[in-house]
Amino acid sequence: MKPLDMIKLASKTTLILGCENTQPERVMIIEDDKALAAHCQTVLETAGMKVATLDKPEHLFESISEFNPELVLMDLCLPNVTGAELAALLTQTERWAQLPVIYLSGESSSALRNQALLRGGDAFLEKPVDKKLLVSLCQARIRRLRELDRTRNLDSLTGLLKHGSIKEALQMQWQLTQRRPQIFSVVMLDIDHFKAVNDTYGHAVGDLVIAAVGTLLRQHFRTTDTLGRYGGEEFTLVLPDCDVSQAEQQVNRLREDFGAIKFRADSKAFSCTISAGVADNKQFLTDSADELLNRADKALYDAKDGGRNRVVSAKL
Ligand SMILES: Nc1nc2c(ncn2[C@@H]2O[C@H](COP(=O)(O)OP(=O)(O)OP(=O)(O)O)[C@@H](O)[C@H]2O)c(=O)[nH]1
Repeated sequence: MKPLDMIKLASKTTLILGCENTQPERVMIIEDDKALAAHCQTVLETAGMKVATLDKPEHLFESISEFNPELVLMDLCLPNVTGAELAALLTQTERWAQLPVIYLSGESSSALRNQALLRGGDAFLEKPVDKKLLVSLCQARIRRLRELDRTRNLDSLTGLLKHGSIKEALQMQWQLTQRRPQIFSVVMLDIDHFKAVNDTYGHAVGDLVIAAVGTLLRQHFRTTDTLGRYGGEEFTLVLPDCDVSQAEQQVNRLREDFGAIKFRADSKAFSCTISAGVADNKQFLTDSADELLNRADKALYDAKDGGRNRVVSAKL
């Protein structure tokens, strides 16, 4: 089989397999009836989900920011507030507007139910709660949310994060290390003389070369690393627990493996190289996330100036 076909196949396979998010579903229960909350929690945890409960709705925003739920299960009647009012609040915030909400209710009036659904929320679950229905409703809604997130955040050609999402991931990593010190590296990576690939073999072949970088990146880095397509033929990596020399080593391995690929187009074989710039947060303790990214980008320019097909670390 031609090397180009192998790359194409591997890229497609990883994209398809990458669809499956095997993390436990995260459900937040907002319910003042502690016995009912505990019952739902047990049912959902037995089905493999992660559950947090909240009995004081006034702490809603604090708690959801911390737990980051994928679904909220809440009583329609809570102390001092209705579930529908809380759902309406969630829909007004950018971060939580898409969060699925299921009401727990003994309410039989269809007018009240309709009103609640119009203000926010997706479905009703009658009390006493049917265990199987509870589990399947949560699983189905969360699967849909994950699919939406995937298409919204992932670049379709490489299966890596899109520009906005990789920048957000870097920001989150940076914020995390402000609270709990942890070393991490940022990498900017770019395919060398890529314009010539497009000009010589056409855009479709150029796309396959970009997709091959995505596939190789996923093969070379850990699942805890965050990999993104910054734009065009440029990539950004955020590597936790990895200092600049370890990052340099990893990226050099990737660079060598990428350079060894023989692409084929119009019965001709060709290969490509990549250049990269690396910076870590230990060297630049006072840098913001954006400043670190700029350091890695500047080091990438140095790699290009130095002759390309190389990895350069940011200098102090
Ligand atoms: N096939 C393809 N080409 C793209 C895509 N996005 C950007 N490009 C092309 O990538 C090329 C980038 O070219 P340049 O910025 O000049 O860089 P380069 O030729 O790689 O040169 P150096 O980076 O200096 O080594 C341009 O020709 C863009 O049209 C894409 O999604 N698919």
